[in-house]
Amino acid sequence: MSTPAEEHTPGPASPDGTAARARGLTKAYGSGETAVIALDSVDVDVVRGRFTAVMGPSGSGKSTLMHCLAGLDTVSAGQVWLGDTEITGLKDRELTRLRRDRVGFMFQSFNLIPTLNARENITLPMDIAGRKPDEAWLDRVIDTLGLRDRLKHRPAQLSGGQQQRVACARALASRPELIFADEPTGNLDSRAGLEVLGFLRDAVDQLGQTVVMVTHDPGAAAHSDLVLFLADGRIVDATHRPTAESVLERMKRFDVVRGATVPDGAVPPGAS
Ligand SMILES: Nc1ncnc2c1ncn2[C@@H]1O[C@H](COP(=O)(O)OP(=O)(O)OP(=O)(O)O)[C@@H](O)[C@H]1O
Repeated sequence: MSTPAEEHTPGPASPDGTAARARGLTKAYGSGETAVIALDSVDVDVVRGRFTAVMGPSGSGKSTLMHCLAGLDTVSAGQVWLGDTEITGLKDRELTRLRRDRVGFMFQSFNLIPTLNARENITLPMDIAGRKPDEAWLDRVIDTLGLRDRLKHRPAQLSGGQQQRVACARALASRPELIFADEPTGNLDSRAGLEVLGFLRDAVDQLGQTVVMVTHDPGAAAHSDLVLFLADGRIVDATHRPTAESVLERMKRFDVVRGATVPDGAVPPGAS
C-alpha cells in the first residue's frame, strides 16, 4: 500500500515498489506577505500497482501535489522521485521526455482531438514521440476498456463515458509507470463515472498499473486502495480500503478539526 512516509528521510534511492515519492515537498506561490504555501513539507510514497486517491477541501493542495509529483510544476523545496529518478532539478527537456515516457494523464476535460478517431487519439502521444505502440498491450487496453467496436468513431460520435474511456486508454497506451487522474469523473453522470472508476480499478488489478486520482467524491475515492487526506498543504490522514461511508466520516471529522471548536479527542489519529 502507499502510505504517507512515516518520517522525513532525505536521500536518493527509492525503495523497491515505489512509483513516486516526495520528501519535504514544499510549494509556495508568490512571495512576501501574499505568499501562499500550497504544499507544506509533504512526505509521501506512492507504491506500485496500487490505486491511491487524494482528497481534501478546496484549496488544500491536491492538484498542486499531483502536478509536482508528475513533474508538471516546479517545487519550492524538497525532492520528488519518479521511480528511481529524482525529477527535482531535471532540466525542462529531460523532464518532458521523462513525463512522455513514464507518466500518463487523465483530466476532467478529456482533451481528445475532435478530428481524430478513437484509435488515433489513443496512440497520439506515442505518434508524437515517434514510438511504435506495443500492439499486444494496446489490444489488452482496448479490450479491457471495451473500446474495440468504437475505434473508428470520432469523439463527437461517442458518449461522455466512452470519451473518458478513450482518454483512459490514451493514458494507459504507452504502459506508463504511473497514471495521474485529476477528477476523471467530474464531468460524467454517475453511471459513466462508475464505469470509468471500474476501468481504473481494472487497470490496477488486471494490468498492474499504478494510479493516483484526485477527487472530491467519497464514492469515487471508495474505488481506491488508499485515500490520502490533505488539509492546508499537509497530508493529515490516510484511510486504507476505504468505503464511501468511511471516507465521508473522515471528512466530517476534518470539518470538526478545522472548525473553531475542537472537542477533546476529536483529532483524527495520524493528523498533525
Ligand atoms: N498558480 C497559482 N498562483 C497562486 N496561487 C495558486 C496557484 N495555484 C494554486 N494556488 C493556491 O494554492 C493552494 C492550493 O491549490 P490547489 O489547486 O492545489 O488546491 P486543490 O486542493 O486542488 O483545490 P480544488 O479542490 O479547489 O481544485 C490554493 O490556496 C490556491 O489558491
